[in-house]
Amino acid sequence: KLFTDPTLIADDYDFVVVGAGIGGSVVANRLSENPSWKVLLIEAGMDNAGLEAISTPFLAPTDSPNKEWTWNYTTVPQPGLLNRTLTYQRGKILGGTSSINFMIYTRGSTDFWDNIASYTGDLGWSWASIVSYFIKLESVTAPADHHDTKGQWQPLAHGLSGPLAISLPGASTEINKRIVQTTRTNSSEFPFIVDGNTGFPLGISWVQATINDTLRASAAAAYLAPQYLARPNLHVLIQQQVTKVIFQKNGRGLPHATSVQLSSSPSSPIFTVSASREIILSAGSIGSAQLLLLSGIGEQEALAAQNITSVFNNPEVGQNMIDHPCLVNHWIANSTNTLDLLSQNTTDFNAAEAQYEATGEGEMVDTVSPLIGIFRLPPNSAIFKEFPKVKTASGPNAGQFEFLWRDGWATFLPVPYPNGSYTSVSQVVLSPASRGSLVLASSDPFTAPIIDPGFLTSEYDVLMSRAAVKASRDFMNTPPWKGFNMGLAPDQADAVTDDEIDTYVRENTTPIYHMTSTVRMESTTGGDGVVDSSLQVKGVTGLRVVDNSVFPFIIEGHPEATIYALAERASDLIKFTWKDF
Ligand SMILES: Cc1cc2nc3c(=O)[nH]c(=O)nc-3n(C[C@H](O)[C@H](O)[C@H](O)COP(=O)(O)OP(=O)(O)OC[C@H]3O[C@@H](n4cnc5c(N)ncnc54)[C@H](O)[C@@H]3O)c2cc1C
Repeated sequence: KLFTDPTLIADDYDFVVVGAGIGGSVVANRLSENPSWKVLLIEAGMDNAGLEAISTPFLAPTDSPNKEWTWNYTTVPQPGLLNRTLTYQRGKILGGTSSINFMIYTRGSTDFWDNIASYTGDLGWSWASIVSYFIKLESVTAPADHHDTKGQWQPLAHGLSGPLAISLPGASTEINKRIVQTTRTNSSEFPFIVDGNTGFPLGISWVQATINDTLRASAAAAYLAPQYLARPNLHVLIQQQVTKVIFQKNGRGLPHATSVQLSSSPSSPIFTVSASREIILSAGSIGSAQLLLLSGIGEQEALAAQNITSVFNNPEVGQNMIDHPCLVNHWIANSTNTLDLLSQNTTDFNAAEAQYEATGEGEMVDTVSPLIGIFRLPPNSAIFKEFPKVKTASGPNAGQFEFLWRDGWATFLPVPYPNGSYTSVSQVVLSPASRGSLVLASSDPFTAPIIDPGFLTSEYDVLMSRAAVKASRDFMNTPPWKGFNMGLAPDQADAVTDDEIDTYVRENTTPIYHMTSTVRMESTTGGDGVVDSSLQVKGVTGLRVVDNSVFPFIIEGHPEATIYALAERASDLIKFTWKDF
């Protein structure tokens, strides 16, 4: 049941889950499968129901920033980006950031997961183990245009009856065939692979997206669907922000998380709700770290400076922040038919919208890119000799940089839409060496923390970006683009020498909003980290974190699939803990 009034919910639940993003929606759903457990899910943001701007896949790039359903964070000036500050997007709505993201679904490589397993000493995180959770959570769905998808993915590698729909693109653009042709004309540099989600993602494959026919399949659409909200033991409270976790000493003298405080604004009443079994934080890489700090888990001295009483001294909370640097490269397209028409011309936009609404077809059924390319540089590249200590990927099956393509102008920069027709190749450095941090600006939970992703503070990331720029130019100069590619767009036309490319990189790089590792997982016995390999917060009891913040490394891809799988396994770990009680 959905609640907006905290006076109408119970005082005490078995489990209280904080944040209805990917992690929290999955955990609340799975725990409430047991009808004898009472589960409360608390979300700071609004309901997602009925919002066409959210549910229409094509509109995803317009879902942030500065909407009533976003958090609207800003980073501190980024020295690696010539001191630019950046807006940092997070969803503040049921489904969390999965309600505003671009829906690209990548499971990661065998190496990504095996690396986590060996790092934490927990084989449950290995690819062989986690793949069963992908199968459990997915539901292979036909693309909106119901075209024959033979050779475009391996349905047998996927789940058929999980809560989360995944599908292939349901409309074609004029660049699709050119991308595929390049995998034939230049197959050694840009090979085609049938399915990027079998654990071996290197190459170019069709994008799998969390789209159910014509609609965004967010964590809320999938895991908080009406049949789940109808469970009498699942209460979902929206528009209430958890401001603090409260601890009491347990029998062993350890702080035990017993309840949370919540409120809707700095001037609103504060409510308290108890959890008799566990509290699970799923407030995301910013929210969960901030909440731990506000609750007294963090570096003792820094907390004392904010008048916060220390519960457990752990300097790692908020540290180790990693995000992918993203850069969108543009070319002038010899076409009068790119998706730019929909952004530049209201008549075309209205026609596409009318077609979508009437038939469920056309451009609006798809997200930002039809295909995805995941690549590595040749092993003898100079960059690896220059930075021998940088871990350039989880292992040989994992990528070092990525391409996405757009039949039109794409950008994360706050610039006006240009006239003309374009092709975009977005590039992402997949295993960056730069690290950032999050610290409290104030003990007021309604004041945003200080967010410093540290973009391009490692020179390695600049050199990898430069290499990706060059690779994207190689790609666009292959035979299938002859006559269509009319040359570099003005924003990159002057970037010719290495120094010029580096400046272009620093001037134009933005986040891709994959922030992770602020509540990093480590081995259960010893080591550092904030949570152990079963995601329990170290130094206290009764508290877990289940969201993107706990990954020790960033995925070489897009994180949403990995968070769904992580949360599915976390749900099983929690169920196992309490099976005899
Ligand atoms: C523009 C954009 C595009 C993206 N595109 C993709 C993509 O194509 N593919 C992909 O894999 N990933 C993509 N991502 C990233 C991905 O969506 C996120 O990494 C993922 O949703 C994070 O999941 P989470 O569960 O960690 O947190 P979130 O989904 O952010 O959920 C956290 C939830 O907790 C709530 N919350 C926070 N603090 C509190 C509090 N104190 N009290 C109560 N509630 C609270 C928030 O409102 C939110 O609902 C994109 C992100 C953005 C911004």
